Amino acid sequence: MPNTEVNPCVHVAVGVVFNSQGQILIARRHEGAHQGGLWEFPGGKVELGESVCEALLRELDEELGISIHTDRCVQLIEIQHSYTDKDVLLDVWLVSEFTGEAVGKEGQPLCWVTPDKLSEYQFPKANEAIIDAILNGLNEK
Ligand SMILES: Nc1nc2c([nH]c(=O)n2[C@H]2C[C@H](O)[C@@H](COP(=O)(O)OP(=O)(O)OP(=O)(O)O)O2)c(=O)[nH]1
Ligand SMILES: [Mg+2]
Repeated sequence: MPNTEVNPCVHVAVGVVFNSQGQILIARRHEGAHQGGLWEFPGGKVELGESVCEALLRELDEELGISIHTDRCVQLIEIQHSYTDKDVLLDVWLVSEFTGEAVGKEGQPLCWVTPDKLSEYQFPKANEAIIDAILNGLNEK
């Protein structure tokens, strides 16, 4: 019988955080998590009653201990992707102003990388479109 079940789509607020040297922050997902062991742009699920920017502000504080201004974030791209076990809507925002020093508050390894080096890291499949959008945006400048 064909599988007609539809996975619920998880709305995720994702931050592409730049520092003053033009590097981007990536974090490694915990082994046991969905898409575990791969690198990601920090962020997490939008909770009930939150706007995506409110979720981003909360997640970047919880995961990294940095503060952002929601009115200074610029949307980069929205990506809908179906993994075999989960559908996600990645709502991706550019963050180039923040206060605090990013640390892996959940024990996750962090790395600041220049955009041209992003392709050297392994990301979930849905991230290919995010990386393309980052590189295209920089080329247009
Ligand atoms: N944060 C983030 N999630 C991503 C990326 N690419 C990608 O496919 N995902 C997927 C993996 C997960 O299924 C989902 C995000 O969930 P999450 O684990 O970050 O959510 P969360 O921070 O709220 O974590 P938790 O409280 O549920 O543990 O989106 C990415 O670059 N960043
Ligand atoms: Mg997360």
